[in-house]
Amino acid sequence: MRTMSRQHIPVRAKNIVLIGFMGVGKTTIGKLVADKLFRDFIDIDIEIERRYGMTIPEIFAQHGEGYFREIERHTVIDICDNKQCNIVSLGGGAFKQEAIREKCLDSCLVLFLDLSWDRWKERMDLLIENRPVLHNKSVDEVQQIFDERQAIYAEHNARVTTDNLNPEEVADYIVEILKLGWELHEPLS
Ligand SMILES: Nc1ncnc2c1ncn2[C@@H]1O[C@H](COP(=O)(O)OP(=O)(O)O)[C@@H](O)[C@H]1O
Ligand SMILES: O=C(O)C1=C[C@@H](OP(=O)(O)O)[C@@H](O)[C@H](O)C1
Ligand SMILES: [Mg+2]
Repeated sequence: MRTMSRQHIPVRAKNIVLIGFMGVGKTTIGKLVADKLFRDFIDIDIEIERRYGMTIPEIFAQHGEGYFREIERHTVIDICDNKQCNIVSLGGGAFKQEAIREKCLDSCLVLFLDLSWDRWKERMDLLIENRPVLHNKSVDEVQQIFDERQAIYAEHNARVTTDNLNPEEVADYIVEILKLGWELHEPLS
């Protein structure tokens, strides 16, 4: 049960935050949604790489996962506190941190991009190189992480099933549900 009070931000001004497992399409789809809504796009991993001058694999290799999680937390909280109306794609592990979950759920609209394990597995070879969390893991070990991670994505404002949809179709669907939600909350006069 969350104890912090929700911030009063008009629903249309809230950042839209995309969560979900590595490789479900948060970065690809977030950019498309931002373009369709004429909003700015922030990918937290790209933002970290820009701010710290290193790639994500370099940060993991030189400083370890603990340091990455710390700067990930600072970056997400800073964006939530200082930006509005943006489309923000998180890294797949960000929601492991309670402080990130609390901040996003209090101040943003959180959309969970869901993909079944069977569809995800077909994409695995594409993903491994740039995702240190997947390095030196068997398929069974990755499936265990995939299963464990589902619990951290359970808190969200809306779930979007992406199986059998291409990124463009997922982005169109998200734009539709956002517009519907905005109209329901704040009808246009
Ligand atoms: N709906 C989709 N269908 C097929 N491939 C996709 C889809 N969404 C993303 N991809 C592909 O999966 C890979 C990972 O996408 P990415 O946006 O980086 O995911 P994430 O940010 O969630 O890790 C990319 O090669 C991307 O083109
Ligand atoms: O799930 C994770 O622990 C991670 C996901 C990655 O982002 P994507 O979900 O965009 O691949 C990136 O933040 C880092 O490699 C760690
Ligand atoms: Mg990404």
